[in-house]
Amino acid sequence: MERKCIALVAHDARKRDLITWIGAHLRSLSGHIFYATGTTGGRVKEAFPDLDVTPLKSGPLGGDQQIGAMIAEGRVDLLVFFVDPMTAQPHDVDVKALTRLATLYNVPFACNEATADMVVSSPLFTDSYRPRPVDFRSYEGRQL
Ligand SMILES: O=C(CO)COP(=O)(O)O
Repeated sequence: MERKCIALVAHDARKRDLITWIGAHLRSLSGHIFYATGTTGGRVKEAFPDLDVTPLKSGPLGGDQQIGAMIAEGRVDLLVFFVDPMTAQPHDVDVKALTRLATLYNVPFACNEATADMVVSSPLFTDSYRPRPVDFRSYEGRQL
């Protein structure tokens, strides 16, 4: 099995949902490599000590930006980010930057449980699927 690099993030009101979701898909998720924002990663490690989880900084302290940087470097195969749309976040700009980079780099991005269910159930999740790389040549070669 090819080990995918999966980034995990959950806002506070969604952390429990993320843990439940991981538990429901443990068989599909075991064996992959996880990076997570700090608090989310701590909770995931506590609940599933056998998963290979690296917690980064907490989201409001730069963790979303760290995952964004990993995406820009081509190091993330899937972003599972359980977003809380009902609570204002002090680091909203970081959240926007992360979701923008996932969109820009054509990284599969599940922002809620139903999407995450579909992603891990997809046959593409278990084969060596690679999203089409985005071609930035026209941007990089633009005349200024
Ligand atoms: O705020 C977050 C994402 O925007 C999540 O960060 P924590 O996992 O550190 O709570």
